[in-house]
Amino acid sequence: MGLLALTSGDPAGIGPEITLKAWRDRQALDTPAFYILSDPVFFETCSRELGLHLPVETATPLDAAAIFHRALPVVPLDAQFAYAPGNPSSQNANGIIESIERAVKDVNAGIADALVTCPIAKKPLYDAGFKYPGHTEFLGHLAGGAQPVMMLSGPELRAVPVTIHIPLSEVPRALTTADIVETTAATAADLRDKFGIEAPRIAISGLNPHAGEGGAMGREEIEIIQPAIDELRSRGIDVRGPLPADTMFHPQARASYDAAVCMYHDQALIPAKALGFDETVNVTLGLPFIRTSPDHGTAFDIAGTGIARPDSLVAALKMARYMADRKAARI
Ligand SMILES: NC(=O)c1ccc[n+]([C@@H]2O[C@H](COP(=O)([O-])OP(=O)(O)OC[C@H]3O[C@@H](n4cnc5c(N)ncnc54)[C@H](O)[C@@H]3O)[C@@H](O)[C@H]2O)c1
Ligand SMILES: N[C@H](C(=O)O)[C@H](O)COP(=O)(O)O
Repeated sequence: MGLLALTSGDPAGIGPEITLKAWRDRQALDTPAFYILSDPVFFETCSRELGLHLPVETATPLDAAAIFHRALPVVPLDAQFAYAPGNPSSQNANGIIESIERAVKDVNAGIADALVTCPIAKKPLYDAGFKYPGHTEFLGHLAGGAQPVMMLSGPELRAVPVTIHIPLSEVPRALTTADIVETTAATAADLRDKFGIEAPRIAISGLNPHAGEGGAMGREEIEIIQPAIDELRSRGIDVRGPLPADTMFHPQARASYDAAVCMYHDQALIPAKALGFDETVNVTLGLPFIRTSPDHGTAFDIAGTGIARPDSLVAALKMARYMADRKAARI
């Protein structure tokens, strides 16, 4: 059994702090064993400056398992990071990207069982020429062009946006029947394979108020979403919709489905984060490997203050471990 490979994320965010705390509280929180791909000297500085004073050891992916019980195993990158909490810089972009690429290589080589990512901020990466909207699309590229699907998964709700990191004004033009079908089919397949839900029930939202109210408030439901639902049903997938988004997230409605497929980022992520900010995990479906992440971002506003909570990262590590164990049991 390999460990989980954790990426550095943006070193100016709360990633280092929640990583140290996930390791510090490993017994109380039952944190699965992991190594982080980062800069060991930087991590020693973080540990000291945050007042945590935790042991950090330079590791390889292969000896990390023997180190994890006594110190945080840090597998060094070529890149080094300076300690500057709350001050993101495009100078860190190479190291942030190297960490993701190396972790994917470790997973593909069977050295690590799954990939867990610490949060990145998009803007400093874009400023350095990074061409992908976020991890999700970059991982699709690293997986050889797989069509990745973002799912926010918490105890109360699993929610999937069809369109992801695009301006809201572009959503109606970007939304296609084919993308709704592909996203929903990938969600149904991974709910079966990775989450063990035999016959997943999927609720599909509308785009417009009241799901368009029969065309009176927009025609996307009639022209784009309903044809996708018809196609999904013809494939034997249990789907319902288009549902008005304002009434599909209350407790009774949530009890009737296993995942909600939504038309745009905030339609899915607002209910997911509102219902469980500390427990919800961002998991990428449709990839040939397992990837999870905390649901929150870099939180530059609190970086370096010592108040960041590691809960969502620990939930992401646990979910990755659960999925990797299921996969291993099937092989
Ligand atoms: N997985 C990812 O890589 C990921 C996810 C979401 C956002 N982001 C990126 O993060 C950056 C900042 O995004 P944002 O400000 O919208 O969201 P955010 O999640 O970073 O912060 C939102 C609020 O929640 C607080 N918060 C977040 N995580 C916390 C934690 N673990 N403990 C205590 N408080 C916490 C923050 O202090 C802030 O007030 C953006 O650049 C965004 O693109 C990355
Ligand atoms: N939209 C995601 C969220 O708010 O949780 C986040 O930006 C992460 O996306 P990637 O995993 O694609 O970087």
